[in-house]
Amino acid sequence: MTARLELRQVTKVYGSGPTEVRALEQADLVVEGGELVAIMGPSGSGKSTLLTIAGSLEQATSGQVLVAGTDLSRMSGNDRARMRRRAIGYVFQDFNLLAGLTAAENVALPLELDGVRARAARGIALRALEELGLSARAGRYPDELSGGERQRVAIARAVVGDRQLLLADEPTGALDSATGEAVMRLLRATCQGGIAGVMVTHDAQLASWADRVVFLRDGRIVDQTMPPAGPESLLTAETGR
Ligand SMILES: Nc1ncnc2c1ncn2[C@@H]1O[C@H](COP(=O)(O)OP(=O)(O)OP(=O)(O)O)[C@@H](O)[C@H]1O
Repeated sequence: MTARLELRQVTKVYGSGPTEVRALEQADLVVEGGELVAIMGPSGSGKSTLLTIAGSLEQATSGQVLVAGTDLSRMSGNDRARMRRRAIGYVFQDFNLLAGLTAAENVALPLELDGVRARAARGIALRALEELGLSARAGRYPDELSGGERQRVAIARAVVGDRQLLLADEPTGALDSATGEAVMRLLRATCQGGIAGVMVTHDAQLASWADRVVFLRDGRIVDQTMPPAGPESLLTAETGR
């Protein structure tokens, strides 16, 4: 089976000379469809860099990134942009919802941008919102929604269409712990539907929802563990205590 995401010896260098930062160093990672992988590590260890390179928002300095078996560096700029719109869903901490659009319009927007007719896009958006328990909120604007609801709208937007890969950076960052757990349950369920998920988190408790936890230190993947080792052993692995 072709992995949904594969990083091969990916290195990312920012700057040069005295200001050079090696944000990622020869990182290898394979994520299959249906799998949710958590990325943990200290601040500055390269977690967000890994996510943005996996999502083709930045290019690796060297190494290869394959999404659903296709090497991103071999694609034209247009094809890469289409891949970003169609195949990859992004959930970032600030949600990035457009304030002037309702929940349903926010979810439908990427589909419409991709050429889906407005009526069909709205139908798909409403179904995604329904699956996330948000039917009653479909006509509300972002500032009329709670933080947890906004996050669920962002996830609905990230999974509509024919997504292969879901990338989430601290997806529960601004949420209280009960809502954070609900969001994790949702990400878990979404991935079980066949999408490959990669999420960055600082929270070992939340990472224990993942199938696998990858630890980064100074840009290198230093360890991978399989829950249900449990949050405590994750902490031990992370801190080396
Ligand atoms: N655009 C950039 N230009 C220069 N350096 C950068 C850039 N983006 C990231 N870096 C550097 O690369 C390293 C890795 O950053 P990254 O944001 O990936 O870490 P992180 O593990 O996500 O950190 P945090 O947990 O604090 O968000 C850091 O030293 C950071 O300062």
